[in-house]
Amino acid sequence: MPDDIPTIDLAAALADDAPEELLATVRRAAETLGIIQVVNHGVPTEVIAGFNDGFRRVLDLPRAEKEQLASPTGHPNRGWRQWPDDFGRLELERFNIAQYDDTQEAEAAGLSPEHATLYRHVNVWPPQEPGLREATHRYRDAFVDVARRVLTLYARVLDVPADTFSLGDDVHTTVVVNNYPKWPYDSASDEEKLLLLEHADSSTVTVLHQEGDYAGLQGQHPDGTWTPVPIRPDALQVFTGTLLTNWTDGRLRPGRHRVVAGGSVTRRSSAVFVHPGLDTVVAPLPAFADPDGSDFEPVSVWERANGNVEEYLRVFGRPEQLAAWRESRPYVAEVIS
Ligand SMILES: O=C(O)CCC(=O)C(=O)O
Ligand SMILES: [Fe+2]
Repeated sequence: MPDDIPTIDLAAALADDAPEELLATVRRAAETLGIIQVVNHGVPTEVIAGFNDGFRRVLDLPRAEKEQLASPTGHPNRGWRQWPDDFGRLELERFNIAQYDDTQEAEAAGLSPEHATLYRHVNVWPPQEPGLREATHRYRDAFVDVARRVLTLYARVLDVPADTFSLGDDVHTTVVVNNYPKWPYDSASDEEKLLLLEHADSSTVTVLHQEGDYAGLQGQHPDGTWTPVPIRPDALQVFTGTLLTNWTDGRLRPGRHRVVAGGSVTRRSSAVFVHPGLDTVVAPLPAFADPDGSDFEPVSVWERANGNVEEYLRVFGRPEQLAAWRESRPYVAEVIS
């Protein structure tokens, strides 16, 4: 039977005297599942609670108030949005936060005018929660720090220099808050009640915190089977994204995951997607290069971040959503209540 997703004491695994068995567990998980849980990760409880409590209050607002928090330009990755299935049943409610609020903030932080255009679609901060912007920055910075330490650990278990997966000083990040509703409909199997379809993130690593009363998040083994990631309030989940797979020429597998419905309360998760700076082109590092050639093409972080929203919406969006995007106006999905 494939292994479960291991829970790793991050401080112990990074210590000089880390037990070899613990490092072997990390290595096996990184090379097969691409997902670990970490505890003793150093993020203060109040940083996680400050962010989660603020967003819980926002997502608990009446729908009419939340509609005001949709992206003013119809961008699918800014502000509040709801995500119904083909029958109009709410599968997921999301709040997306970009790294900078607007082009001015991005340029002031040192981004080139071209890269700053990513932030023409502004962040939406709920006026009901004046402290949320600062709480989000604290949360994001703490999770980036966890990402850096996990990458140091992965370098250690792969026996390469500790700074092999250095992200540099100008990391590119995005933040998303997910609320999955209770699912009152009958479904026979997990496959019939997927609220978030199977995918791997396009980050280097993603650091996630989850809340709820059932193990809705599942990770995939190389043999295709799924294993639940139990809720542990003191744990963070770390997924390997496709950039890290590229960097290691496939040695570290991307953590494929999905979310199934269940439980008796709203399931919540909040993720920080961590990438190196937008100027970076990620390609297999010499330490991992296969002399017979690589299956991995270099990836420009900028090109990926700038990706084609129009194309995304054509594949996954509703026609009215695509129309709103083209006309640069807010879009609010119709959901059955
Ligand atoms: O809700 C979760 O646990 C996973 C969320 C996720 O995979 C994502 O936002 O990319
Ligand atoms: Fe994901």
